[in-house]
Amino acid sequence: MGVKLGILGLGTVGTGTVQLLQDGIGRHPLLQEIEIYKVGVRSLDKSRAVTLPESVLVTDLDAIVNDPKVDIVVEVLGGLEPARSLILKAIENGKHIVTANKAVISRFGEEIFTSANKAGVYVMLEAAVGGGIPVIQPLKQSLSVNRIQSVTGIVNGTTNYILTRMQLEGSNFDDVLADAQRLGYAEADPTADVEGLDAADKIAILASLAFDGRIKLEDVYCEGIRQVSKTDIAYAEKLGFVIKLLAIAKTAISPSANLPLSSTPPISVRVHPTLVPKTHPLASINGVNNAIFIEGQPIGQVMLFGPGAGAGATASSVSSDILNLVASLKTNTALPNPLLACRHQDYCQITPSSELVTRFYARFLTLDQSGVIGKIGTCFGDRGVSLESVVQTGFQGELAEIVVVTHDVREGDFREALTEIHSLPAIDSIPSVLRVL
Ligand SMILES: NC(=O)C1=CN([C@@H]2O[C@H](COP(=O)(O)OP(=O)(O)OC[C@H]3O[C@@H](n4cnc5c(N)ncnc54)[C@H](OP(=O)(O)O)[C@@H]3O)[C@@H](O)[C@H]2O)C=CC1
Ligand SMILES: N[C@@H](CC=O)C(=O)O
Ligand code: NA
Repeated sequence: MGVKLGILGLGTVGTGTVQLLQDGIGRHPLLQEIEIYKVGVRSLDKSRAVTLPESVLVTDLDAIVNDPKVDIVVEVLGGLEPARSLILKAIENGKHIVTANKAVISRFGEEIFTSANKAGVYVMLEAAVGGGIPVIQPLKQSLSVNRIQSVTGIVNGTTNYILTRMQLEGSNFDDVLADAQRLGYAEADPTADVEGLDAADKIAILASLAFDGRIKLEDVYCEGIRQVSKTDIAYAEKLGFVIKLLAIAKTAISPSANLPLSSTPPISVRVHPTLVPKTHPLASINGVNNAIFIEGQPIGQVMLFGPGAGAGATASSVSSDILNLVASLKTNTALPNPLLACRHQDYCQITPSSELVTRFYARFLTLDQSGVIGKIGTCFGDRGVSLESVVQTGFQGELAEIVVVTHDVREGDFREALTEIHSLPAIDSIPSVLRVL
């Protein structure tokens, strides 16, 4: 008998998934075991890119998650509600879940995984991070014997697409965002993409898998790309960098440190526009592509790269999760597979942002007076902030423009120096402060 799917949502990802499942030739034979039993949508009147029997397309989503015939619920609605309640109801009814919804998982993961473990079902989420890139399964399985030191990702296709076009074409932010929406990369409300919130959801999920504990979303430091200007993109270029929105989860502890077995090291989890040296593998990830650069012991460095959004790519991840569940159902193992189930109990310990150690880039507009560079240098020097380069590159009207790149510094020391610099009479403004990888 076929495994019955109840798919919630037939938008970009739902449509891509149905198309893939309906076109099984040349793909894994287990796909033949799947029946698209019900698909829930908001409106029956919309024209659809896929053909489904009339009885399959419905608007009563509760009926799908309560239907005893449904084996697997595939949630590709997006948003928090009704997605969360439908997932919980489906779990309570003993159904396995496949979801692409990072927003729900990063906020309600504890509630969802606790009830899934209680009900003996799996919650699969490969599509939630990195779109088509396999990254959840590698962290849960192939890399799980490593002690992870850092996960650094370009995990939002929309912002990477925008930054790439701003850099390569000097395009305007709003025009490029409209293109990303038209191409189906951006969320229904693109604020989550642009403000870094989508990337924050994703790095919370990756950090949780890499560092083996739960993450509170409010512990993820988050800055979006709205303040990234063409001027900074051009300065970064001259200094040998490109600007990317990076999502970073990192421990300061050496992977070879002998930690007590029970303890997980404190980590920082953050999302911010970052100057990436052009020589770093992440610098060459352009357009809607995503990449996740992982450092661990003993493996060293691994980078997973591919399309981070879009119908087909995301459908690939959703369908592979479905296939994993079909395989599980077909082999009928009574015990939960520990490599598929969530086993987190505790929350990760988070390093306060003032204690972070990173490099910074800052741009100052100053009065055109002699000695200004020296005064800026003194403020940094007094706080032990060592500078890698200081350049006065030009003028904006009457004001001189000075750009500084630091060595690795404690963020708290850097911020204190900036406050003092800001109060100097020769300083007009500090239009941008960005971190450097
Ligand atoms: N787009 C992408 O590239 C990627 C998206 N994701 C995630 O996948 C999920 C789905 O995204 P996407 O496909 O882009 O979203 P869309 O907005 O394209 O599609 C949403 C679908 O859900 C249906 N829907 C939404 N709310 C309701 C409701 N209350 N009742 C009934 N039906 C509802 C809509 O119905 P109707 O068609 O009738 O309007 C639509 O079919 C999101 O969690 C997103 O973050 C993850 C990776 C990549
Ligand atoms: N809006 C997201 C879609 C995938 O998660 C993105 O742009 O990456
Ligand atoms: Na993925």
